[in-house]
Amino acid sequence: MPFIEHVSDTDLERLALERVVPSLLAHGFSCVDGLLGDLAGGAVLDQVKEMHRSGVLQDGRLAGSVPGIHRRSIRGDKIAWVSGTERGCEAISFLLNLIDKLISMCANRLGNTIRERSKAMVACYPGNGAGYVKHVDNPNCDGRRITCIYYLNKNWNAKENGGVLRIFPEGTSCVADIQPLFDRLLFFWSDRRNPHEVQPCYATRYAITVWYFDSEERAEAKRRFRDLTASTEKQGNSSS
Ligand SMILES: Cc1cc(NC(=O)CCC(=O)O)nc(C)c1Br
Ligand SMILES: [Fe+3]
Repeated sequence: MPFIEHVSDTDLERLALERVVPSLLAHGFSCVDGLLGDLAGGAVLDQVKEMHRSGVLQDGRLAGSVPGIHRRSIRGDKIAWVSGTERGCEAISFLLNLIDKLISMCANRLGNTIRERSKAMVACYPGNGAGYVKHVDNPNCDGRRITCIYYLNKNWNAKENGGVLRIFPEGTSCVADIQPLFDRLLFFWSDRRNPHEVQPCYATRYAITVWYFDSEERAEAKRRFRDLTASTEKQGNSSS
């Protein structure tokens, strides 16, 4: 599916150096509008809508189900993890490649060794009033450095539809309210600098999220996890 090259490499370079890097360094987050344009952005939206229609999006799992508290009250989103190579994800793949290019243009100026990322998480809030409680994406050095969210919602009106992403940047009482607008790309540091919440949603709200890893922190987190599992196995064997 050949897309019109809406964004040239020089455009991306300028976007990275003049917008994304300065804003990340100054505020800890950066918001870019009109990334793909209507044609390519619309193609991504169509593919996400088809995933929703065909039932591919499932209830977001909670890390360790919280007894007694109703799951929906914590996370109301339905999600699917895609690599972009799946059939029907060509437009999503185009988006991911473009974001990868943008991040790689930023990486050396952000002083981080960002060379890898997670798969893409396609998320839908069904609009039943559910949202996502305030949390930090990476509170304990699991390797995730930058959260990147691409929003897909046309004619979104926060007064009626809610669904605002509210970021509570560490060290200030100011908050950043980000509307989940169509063809909007948001970056923010994944760690404790950016607690955030999704306010209750009253209309269907689509977004695609990828997390970029700092390779050193990721390698260290994997080492810690290996040691942890090794020691619990040893305990298991000795106690059995
Ligand atoms: C699976 C998962 C999703 C999210 N999503 C949001 O914070 C919502 C952002 C938005 O849609 O504006 N965060 C974490 C820490 C995990 Br884990
Ligand atoms: Fe989050």
